[in-house]
Amino acid sequence: MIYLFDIGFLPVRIWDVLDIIIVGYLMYQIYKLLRGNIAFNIFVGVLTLYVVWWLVNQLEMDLLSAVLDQFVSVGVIIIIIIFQPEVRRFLLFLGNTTLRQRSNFLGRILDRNLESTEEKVRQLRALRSAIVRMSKRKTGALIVLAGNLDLDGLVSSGVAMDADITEPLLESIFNKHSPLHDGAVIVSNGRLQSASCVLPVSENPNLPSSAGLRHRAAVGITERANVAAFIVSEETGQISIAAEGELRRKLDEQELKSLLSEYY
Ligand SMILES: Nc1ncnc2c1ncn2[C@@H]1O[C@H](COP(=O)(O)OP(=O)(O)OP(=O)(O)O)[C@@H](O)[C@H]1O
Repeated sequence: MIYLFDIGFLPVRIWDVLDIIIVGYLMYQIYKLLRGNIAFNIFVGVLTLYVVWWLVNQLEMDLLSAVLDQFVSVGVIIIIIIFQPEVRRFLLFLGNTTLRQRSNFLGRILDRNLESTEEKVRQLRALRSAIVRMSKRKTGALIVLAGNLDLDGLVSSGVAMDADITEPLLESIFNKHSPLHDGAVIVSNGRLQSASCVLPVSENPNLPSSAGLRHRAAVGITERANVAAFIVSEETGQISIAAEGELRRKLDEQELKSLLSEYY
């Protein structure tokens, strides 16, 4: 036992400190997942129910306790069903972080970074100039950067493309006369995977009322997966980004450049 110090009669070990830090971190992540979401209200409701159940048990109020027992005994299953998107997002967050660390580590060992970096720079430039040009022409666009994630099950498949990421292709897809312009483009594993995809729409009541379906769809996918979505407004030409369930609007070219590199 690695003993640290005493608080009154309580000996504190290094594992206790670690325990508190981990629980604090997990609670912060849960708060971040649920913040501004209708699920937060449900979470508070569940917590209240649990506190009432505990109190009723302590006070030995048998009848009420028997009724509440029925809820609490199936509570875990109910919570998993209600919070399915949040649980999924949390697990994706954990998996994605470790996968990213692992691929960075492997990349360094194999020293194959040089070639991929040049290709990545070209793809980022294509994305940036396509977004800027579409913004100037007020062409509506929605591009999801999914890293190495597979969004099957979250996104209705759209039209599979598996194409190189180029500026003319992106502009052609979102051209108003193109049959593919409705919906989102998904970019993952350095390829333009699919177009015309339908994303889950966010129900966050805190989004500005001016955010229509395109912006809500962008926020919706980032609530469910660890991805970022770039939006060009057809109405105003403004460029926005959705990430971690939040919308940031009116990006200038410099901000666009750094956010693209951050989330690519
Ligand atoms: N669930 C969805 N998934 C992907 N794309 C969607 C979804 N819902 C709407 N869209 C896209 O958004 C377009 C409609 O955008 P709408 O005008 O409602 O949104 P907006 O956020 O106000 O955007 P804009 O500022 O461009 O007008 C549709 O034509 C379609 O291409």
